[in-house]
Amino acid sequence: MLLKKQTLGEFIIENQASFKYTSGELSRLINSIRLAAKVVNHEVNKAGLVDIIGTAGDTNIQGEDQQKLDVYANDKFIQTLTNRNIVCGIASEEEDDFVAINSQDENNQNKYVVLIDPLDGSSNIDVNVSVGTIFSIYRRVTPLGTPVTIEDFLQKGNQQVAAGYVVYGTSTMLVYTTGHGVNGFTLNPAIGTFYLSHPNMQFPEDGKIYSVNEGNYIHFPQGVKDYIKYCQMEEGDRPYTSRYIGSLVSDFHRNMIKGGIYMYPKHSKNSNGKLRLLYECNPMAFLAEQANGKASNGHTRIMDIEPTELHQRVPFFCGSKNMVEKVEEFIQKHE
Ligand SMILES: O=P(O)(O)OC[C@H]1O[C@](O)(COP(=O)(O)O)[C@@H](O)[C@@H]1O
Ligand SMILES: [Mg+2]
Ligand SMILES: [Mg+2]
Repeated sequence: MLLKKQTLGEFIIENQASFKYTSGELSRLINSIRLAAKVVNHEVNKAGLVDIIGTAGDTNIQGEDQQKLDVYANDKFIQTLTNRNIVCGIASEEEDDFVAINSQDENNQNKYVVLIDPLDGSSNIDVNVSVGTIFSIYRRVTPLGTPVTIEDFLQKGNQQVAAGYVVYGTSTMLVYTTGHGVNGFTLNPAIGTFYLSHPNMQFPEDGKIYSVNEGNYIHFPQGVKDYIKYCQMEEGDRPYTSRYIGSLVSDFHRNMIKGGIYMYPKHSKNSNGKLRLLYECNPMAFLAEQANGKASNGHTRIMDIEPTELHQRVPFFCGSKNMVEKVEEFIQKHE
């Protein structure tokens, strides 16, 4: 049965032709991400047994205490991509500034930059709740063989050539898009192979799940409060079910399969919310749209937002199309 399923490696080669700029470079890049994901997965699966849980003792540019697994995952992804000489630059949640990879070498013809959230859902690492990795890939905009600049990273989400995530949960899955739909691959840990288990993933247009940290409710804008009340009302197919794992990747993944909306609004303590535009919201927005879903900041399509800083945050509403449009309606009534 398993041997009938297509492996990720086979899928990448088979779909290489469908990619506009096909040169094999993007395929090699996704293969490198696959390898780094397996290395990190191996460590995540034995968190608690080895000295990989708890804080690493440093604070990242977000002002968050870095977890040991944040640092480990960051190192493994950067090392894997650097060693394979497959990108010209990397930006990460755990790095203050972007990392140029041999880009000053005029022979460096690598045309892609990668932006990553190496470990998403850090607050769940120590409590054995699923976490993830998020990645976003762009073609550089500055000339090949010249040093990458911030311009290469501050591109609108609608310029992404690929995006995806890995979820380290009850099973480990890699889910990604190159602009031709969204496909999910499950890792068979016994043989270390990802198999196509979820072809052509689609958000149901409507859902019955809402995911938001209601602990911040009193600080939310009135429109968001009204939408949460709307979700809880005994009317029609409501009330909806509240589900919040606290790992964006896992909440998104569940909502894509079952139908639902994930919300991280701005609130009086965080005027732009918490999530980072470049390596959390843009890649999830690309996946959502490729899976017939929607993603906005309550007003503007996430992928049309002009980035101004590497670590900027934006309010984020993402999931089943009709649910995102409904919350936008409530928000825009008040703003
Ligand atoms: O604890 P809060 O404020 O609800 O935030 C949870 C959100 O923050 C995040 O953990 C942020 O991501 P990181 O763990 O990568 O910093 C999301 O995965 C999650 O949805
Ligand atoms: Mg994150
Ligand atoms: Mg993170």
